[in-house]
Amino acid sequence: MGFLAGKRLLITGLLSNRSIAYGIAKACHREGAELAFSYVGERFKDRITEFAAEFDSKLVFECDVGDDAAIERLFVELKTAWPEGFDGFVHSIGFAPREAIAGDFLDGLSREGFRIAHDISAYSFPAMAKAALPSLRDNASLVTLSYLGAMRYVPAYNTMGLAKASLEASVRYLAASLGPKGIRVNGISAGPIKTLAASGIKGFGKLLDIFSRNAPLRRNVTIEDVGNVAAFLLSDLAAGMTSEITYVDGGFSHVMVGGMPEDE
Ligand SMILES: NC(=O)c1ccc[n+]([C@@H]2O[C@H](COP(=O)([O-])OP(=O)(O)OC[C@H]3O[C@@H](n4cnc5c(N)ncnc54)[C@H](O)[C@@H]3O)[C@@H](O)[C@H]2O)c1
Ligand SMILES: Cc1c(CN(C)C(=O)CCc2cnc3c(c2)CCC(=O)N3)oc2ccccc12
Repeated sequence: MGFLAGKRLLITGLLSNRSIAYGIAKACHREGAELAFSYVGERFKDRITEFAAEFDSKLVFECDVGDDAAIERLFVELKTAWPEGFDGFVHSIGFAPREAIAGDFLDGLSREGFRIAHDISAYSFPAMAKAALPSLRDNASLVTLSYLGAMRYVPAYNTMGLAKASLEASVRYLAASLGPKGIRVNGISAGPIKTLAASGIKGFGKLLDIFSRNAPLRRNVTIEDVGNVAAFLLSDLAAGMTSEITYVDGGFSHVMVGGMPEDE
């Protein structure tokens, strides 16, 4: 009997088998959860339907979180599939226009890029929570994915860093707003992982290398590493945890890179 038995969870952001959401779905399914999925882009319907079948689910819904009507529709459709409500969702969504996450921060800064990055990567989390609220059962749990760039300067992460800082603040304000209702809200700050969102990022390979050579665990983190912690946060094992950003980064965020060389 898995520690998520009986839980009904919505997982957003599954785009490929390298997605962090894929690792999360795998762990949640292994622990006995019943899953539903949302994706963006009708052209991905068949692919996401196949992924859902891998996790014994037929519940797939299209939702572009940049559209309020789409968010509303998602939870209306979910209510039809799960009339008694459900137990939480994973927000695994992030996007900024390419020029906003490359090169020099100011060179790539624009009002439109800032707006899009915050709309899709930050606002969408509380927006989904608000729309989901009437359907959330007791002891529900929400989880979102963040990155170290929210807290530290990471070269080229730029406008996404500002959006992730806002996302992490939304974890604290959602936790305060939903805690009295018994709903927990937490974030996972994951180390760099080679996913589609990471593809096309110049120097990503170098970043992975710096990470694996300096993180205390001396390796990169995997979607399985993140999936297991997400499954835990979504479960009643984490009943005492809310408003937390949990780092799944091999300890990297606590290391001073480029400090005193070890061998001196
Ligand atoms: N890969 C990493 O290094 C890393 C590290 C830390 C945090 N994260 C975060 O993890 C989350 C998942 O990213 P990933 O690395 O698994 O990459 P991914 O490309 O597999 O997932 C990103 C997802 O965002 C979705 N998305 C983008 N715009 C959307 C919109 N308008 N509406 C709905 N969905 C939309 C995409 O469809 C995709 O499913 C993101 O929030 C990302 O910022 C990634
Ligand atoms: C780590 C890391 C990542 C992965 N990560 C944590 C992310 O959050 C990536 C989010 C992301 C947001 N928007 C877009 C893209 C990725 C690529 C495609 C696109 O057009 N827009 O991205 C970086 C960008 C620069 C530096 C480091 C990183």
